[in-house]
Amino acid sequence: MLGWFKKKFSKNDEAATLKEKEKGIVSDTVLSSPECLPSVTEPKKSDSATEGVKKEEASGLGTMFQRLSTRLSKTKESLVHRMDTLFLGRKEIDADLFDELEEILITADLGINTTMELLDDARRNVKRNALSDPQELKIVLKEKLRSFLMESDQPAELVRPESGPFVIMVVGVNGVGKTTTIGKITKKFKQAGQSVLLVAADTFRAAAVAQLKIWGERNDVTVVHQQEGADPSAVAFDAIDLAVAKEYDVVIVDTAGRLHTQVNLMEELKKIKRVMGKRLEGAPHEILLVLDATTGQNAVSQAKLFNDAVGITGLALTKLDGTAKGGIVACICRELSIPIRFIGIGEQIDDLRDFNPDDFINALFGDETHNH
Ligand SMILES: Nc1nc2c(ncn2[C@@H]2O[C@H](COP(=O)(O)OP(=O)(O)OP(=O)(O)O)[C@@H](O)[C@H]2O)c(=O)[nH]1
Repeated sequence: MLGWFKKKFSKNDEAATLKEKEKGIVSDTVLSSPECLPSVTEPKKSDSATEGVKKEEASGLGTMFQRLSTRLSKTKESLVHRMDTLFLGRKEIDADLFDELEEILITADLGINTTMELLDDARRNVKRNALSDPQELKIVLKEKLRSFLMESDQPAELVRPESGPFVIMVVGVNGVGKTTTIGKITKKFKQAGQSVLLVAADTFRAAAVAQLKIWGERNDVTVVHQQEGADPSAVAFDAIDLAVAKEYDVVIVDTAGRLHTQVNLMEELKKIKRVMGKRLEGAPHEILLVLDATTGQNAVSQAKLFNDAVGITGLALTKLDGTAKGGIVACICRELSIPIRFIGIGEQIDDLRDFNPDDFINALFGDETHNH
């Protein structure tokens, strides 16, 4: 389990607020050169982002578990409800049943390899235990899926550096939800009493900076940015300077998702990583890849690509609320040895969960009894 916010970063809210106040307005003294001035945007507050969740709570879908379950309904439909329909009225487990199961699992985007392993394991289990009731088969499949998810549920190993801020570099292709995820993570850190500095290292598109500023305002945190076309590594370097000088707890760096070519993009990300490491030993402490669950198997290819280039330490899987392809979670856990830190289950600020295999499986299979 992740536990960034509970274990490593938990701090008294009041003390953190005081620290933020002491920092005051960020001064220009740390700026490196006048023609390349990083700007800092101090936020205005907005609470509209939590309205969706409040409405949901008011409508009786209140608990965290119920909300997760509701948001996963498309995958539930494509995977679990289809399985239920298949098993309904069947008296025995035969080859036909396995064929139909295979189609269901592949449609829910578990991928060929994961599907085959799951079914092979189920066949062995049926034989070994002489299972005949399709309902027993459902339990076998559910537990094997859970074991896939548990495999990648490694400890986060995110220990605060001895000194200086904890630096997270966020990467991923355009539109996967990087900026939104940064906004949601920022809220979690703030709630844990941490001061956060956001860094707009996507200087390729002015809109990207504007969007990060909006999330900065929502969270009442400072955003460092420079003019369009500035060197992203320089932005990141200066931001770390600022964070060290002002004793920020956490720095979150937003990067570009698209450049002229893929090679350019990967080279730029490598440079940002290298430059930050030069300024602060050990930084970035986390390279978080954001993946869009609605892209299914494509997400796995993206993960391999980014991992080869910069070495990914954690994943955030977004838009699980909008897809029937949630089986991709099992595929990712089985095929990549990179832990899923977060899942995104909506567009609002509170729609990000620490990834918990048990919660995920229980929400999908509609089993509340195992929960909390
Ligand atoms: N339904 C849903 N939508 C999401 C989720 N996360 C992000 N989005 C939406 O996805 C869209 C793209 O999100 P961004 O945060 O702009 O993505 P990005 O990767 O920063 O994109 P660029 O800035 O274009 O590189 C927005 O409309 C978000 O509201 C999620 O978990 N669920």
